[in-house]
Amino acid sequence: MGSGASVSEGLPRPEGPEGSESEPGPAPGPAGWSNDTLQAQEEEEEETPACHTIEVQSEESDTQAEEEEERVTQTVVNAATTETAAEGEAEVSLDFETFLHSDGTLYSCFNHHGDRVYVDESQKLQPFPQEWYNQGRFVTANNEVSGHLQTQASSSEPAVREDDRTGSIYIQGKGTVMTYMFEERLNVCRFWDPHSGVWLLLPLQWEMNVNFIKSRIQRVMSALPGLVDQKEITAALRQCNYDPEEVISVYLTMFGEILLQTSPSGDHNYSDLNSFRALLERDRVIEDLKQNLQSREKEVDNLFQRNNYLAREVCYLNDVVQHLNQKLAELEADKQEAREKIRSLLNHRAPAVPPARTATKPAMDANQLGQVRSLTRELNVSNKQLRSTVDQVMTDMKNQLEQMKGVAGKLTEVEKVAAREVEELRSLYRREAVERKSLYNKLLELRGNIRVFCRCRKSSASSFCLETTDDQEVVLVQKGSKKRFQFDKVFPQSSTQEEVFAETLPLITSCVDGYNVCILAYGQTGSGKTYTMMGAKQNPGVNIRSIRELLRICADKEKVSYTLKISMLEIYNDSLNDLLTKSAGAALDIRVQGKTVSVPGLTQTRVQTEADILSVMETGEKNRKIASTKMNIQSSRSHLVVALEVEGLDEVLGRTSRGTLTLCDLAGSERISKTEAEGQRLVEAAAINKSLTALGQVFGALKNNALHVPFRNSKLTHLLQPCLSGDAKCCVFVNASPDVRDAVETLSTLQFGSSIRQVSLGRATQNISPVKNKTSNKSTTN
Ligand SMILES: Nc1ncnc2c1ncn2[C@@H]1O[C@H](COP(=O)(O)OP(=O)(O)OP(=O)(O)O)[C@@H](O)[C@H]1O
Repeated sequence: MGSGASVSEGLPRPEGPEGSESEPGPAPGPAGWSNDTLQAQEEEEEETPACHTIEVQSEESDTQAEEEEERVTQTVVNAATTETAAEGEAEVSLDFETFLHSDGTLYSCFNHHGDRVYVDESQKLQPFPQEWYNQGRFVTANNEVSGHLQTQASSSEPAVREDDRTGSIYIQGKGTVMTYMFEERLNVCRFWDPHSGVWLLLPLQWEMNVNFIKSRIQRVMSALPGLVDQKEITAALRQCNYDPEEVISVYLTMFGEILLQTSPSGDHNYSDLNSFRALLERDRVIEDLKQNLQSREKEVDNLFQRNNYLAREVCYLNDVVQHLNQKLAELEADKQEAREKIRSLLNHRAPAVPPARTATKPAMDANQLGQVRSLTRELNVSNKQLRSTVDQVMTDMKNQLEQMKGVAGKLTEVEKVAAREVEELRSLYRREAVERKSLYNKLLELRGNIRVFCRCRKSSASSFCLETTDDQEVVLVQKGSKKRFQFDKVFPQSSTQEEVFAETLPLITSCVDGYNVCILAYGQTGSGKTYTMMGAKQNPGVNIRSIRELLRICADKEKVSYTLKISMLEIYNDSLNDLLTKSAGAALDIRVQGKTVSVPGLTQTRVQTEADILSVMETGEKNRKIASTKMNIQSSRSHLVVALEVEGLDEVLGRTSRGTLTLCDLAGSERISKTEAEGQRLVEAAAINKSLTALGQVFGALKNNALHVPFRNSKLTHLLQPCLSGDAKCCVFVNASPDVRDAVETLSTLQFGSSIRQVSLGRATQNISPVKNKTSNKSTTN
């Protein structure tokens, strides 16, 4: 691909509509806008092409940098002018290029016979740095790329003949794709240079400020709020013949719906996009690896089968050899017996005595002797034949056995190699999966997504409605159909409290650095929320383990003195009860001051040791139980909120950090019709369902980036507002029952979990402030 287009190439001289080849007038406008669509759009916008203005501020060239820019510009323009003069028909060989730096920035460049300059951020021309050649690449050329990027979108094979115009490039997320150099005309935005008297190409940075282009950039940005880089959009517009609709469709095809969302922080969009592209690429690599792994595993299976077959064959041959050996032994025995027989027959013959005068009767007559002799001969012959047959068979068997052994040895080798390859592939797959996960986590971190973990309750039932396929997927089997749900982590029935806690640890510890962290447990009644959050005395859950861990971290940080204060409350029938108060107090209320949400009058107790935690938890549990007994209710009929405030005073740096860990064991969601609740229980169930619905509405509004988030619809959401409105890191456990009879509730729990997984709260912020008055930071122990 050529690197640029000469100014004269295809450039209509500024002329009247008749196309006369007159000298360019002062500002006749680019008569080259021949594209119908473009003209129609221009008419729509009531803009006259001649009136496109560049809103670039030109300043006095009194600084050195400006002089330099002036010099470079002059060089470029002079060169152009010289060439114009020399070659008559405005033959200015001035190439315009776009350079994509590895940091993601696109730069507009001019190239005049190898002298390259670029337009920097302040829109000044700078000499092109030598080292950039290794730090990026030139991505576009002005007039060369076809705008018809989607002409073959519907067919899988592009309908072009392979020739020197075909090529390929690698696009993250798409892999290696085919390119084709189409021969088409594109619109080009140029400016009239009165000094040189030619229409020069407009650098990308300046082109962005032309009203005509601006309106198209706005159109693209309004359709794709996730695409914020105006330079990138301008470059894309150039490629698509300034058709914003085509740019939109190209980006949508390439990156999908991510571009339809606006990042709450705005400035993270570009890196989100890059992470997303990288993620797509990882997915593709993982898919390839999976397929590779599958085919390798199939090969190994085949080899195993072959090996088994050969092993069976060797066994069979061993049996045959054994059988023949046995037969040989029998024949040997027969032969021995025959010999014995002959010997005994011979022994019966009369001893050889000198012929006597008196005639004696021979011991065996000649007939018998003849028979014996012929029998002996026959036996000898058959013995010989048998021997040679057995020898032959044995030799064959031995040869076959050797061959089999050789093949079996080779097969074992091949098997070993294949097993090694499979192991390598597996480890590669694992590495890719880990990298993918870390990339994904980075993306979540950038977006501030809510982490959602799914924990399946342990069950002694014989059949289950939940299957865990890997550590991120759970499958609900209901009436023969399977529904798959993805989570950030899936804990199977066998998972331990330690494993569950380990996954939340990084989140929890960031509380010490001044972040607000919130962990919620959601699920139907009896699905294991309390077990996950509170746990048993001997095997505590997330609550006690986190506070214990925070105490340990705070003790380790010698330079910072930390104060940990804990409060415990329950929300029962939409009213707040303090669980650490010594006296039965009035119902508490929520106060909002700016971004802060507080509960005036709520008891806060300082904790310093593990014994303190246990004592506080015991008090809270006891008060909850007393209250529940008085009201004749189960403890799970209320939401339990444990809040731990971690305040760190860094005397050296002179600043304080304040993080809050909110641990919330939500009341169980249940179907009133299923439980047949009546009376007080019905009122409670209604209050729980109302507050959980309000929570769902809040998540829904956050997911859709709604202008209004209905935090005030319930005490629960009102209290959790700071944890869900952008400053905090949030993690939700969806606890699911694997019992078949709970399948309907489990489905609704899983749907809730996977829908909130798409909620992004924005990047969490640290609550750090300078120390105002050191004495005022000292907290009191309750
Ligand atoms: N992972 C687990 N391993 C062993 N037992 C568990 C597990 N999860 C839950 N259980 C047991 O299941 C029962 C119900 O659990 P739990 O009380 O935690 O449910 P819940 O969701 O908090 O219910 P509710 O909404 O009614 O408060 C308890 O006896 C608990 O010990």
